[in-house]
Amino acid sequence: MSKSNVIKFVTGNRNKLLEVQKILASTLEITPLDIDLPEYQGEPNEIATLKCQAALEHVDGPVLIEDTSLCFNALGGLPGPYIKWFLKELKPEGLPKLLAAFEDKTAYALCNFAYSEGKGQPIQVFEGRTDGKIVEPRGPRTFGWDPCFEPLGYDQTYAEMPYDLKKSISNRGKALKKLREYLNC
Ligand SMILES: O=c1[nH]c(=O)c2ncn([C@@H]3O[C@H](COP(=O)(O)OP(=O)(O)OP(=O)(O)O)[C@@H](O)[C@H]3O)c2[nH]1
Ligand SMILES: [Mg+2]
Repeated sequence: MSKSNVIKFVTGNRNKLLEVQKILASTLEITPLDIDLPEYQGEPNEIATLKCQAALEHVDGPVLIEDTSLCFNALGGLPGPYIKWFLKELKPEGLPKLLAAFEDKTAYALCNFAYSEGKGQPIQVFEGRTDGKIVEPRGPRTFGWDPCFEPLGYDQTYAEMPYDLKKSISNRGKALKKLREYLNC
């Protein structure tokens, strides 16, 4: 299979795009395409596959998409892929409140990237997971739920960390490492 170095990353989320470009900068040329793809329901890997199928309708050639979940263990993994809507309504300070009645504040962040060489070609999914806990928001409010997620083994939230540290331990960084291995670059 021919594997291209120029990939269209389809996302409506600027912060995601900036992180992906920073992580892949030296290896892959990422061209953004700002389209709001549908928000599907299902397991994170199924959602990523559906999202990639939808993106392939807009792009000729290699395409990449990503779907992010934030899963609270006390809630059986919810909000999971529906975190976008929880965050929109509750804002970061509302997220720890969801866990007020539970002792267990642990959570994990998931990224599922889905990649295809083009329409009619197989779709490959790459998952990255980082475990942590949900805390009262700390740090800049630049990106979504970053101020509320403290990765296991660290005393800073994603929002408080220098970006190079977030990149090295993050769900997004781990998933993109798998994509790079697959693309051999
Ligand atoms: O603090 C954060 N740190 C991150 O690293 C991160 N990655 C995603 N998100 C947010 O989680 C929801 C995922 O929904 P999502 O995957 O459908 O993304 P989206 O709809 O914004 O863009 P896209 O689907 O067009 O790519 C959205 O609210 C994103 O803003 C993050 N928040
Ligand atoms: Mg989305």
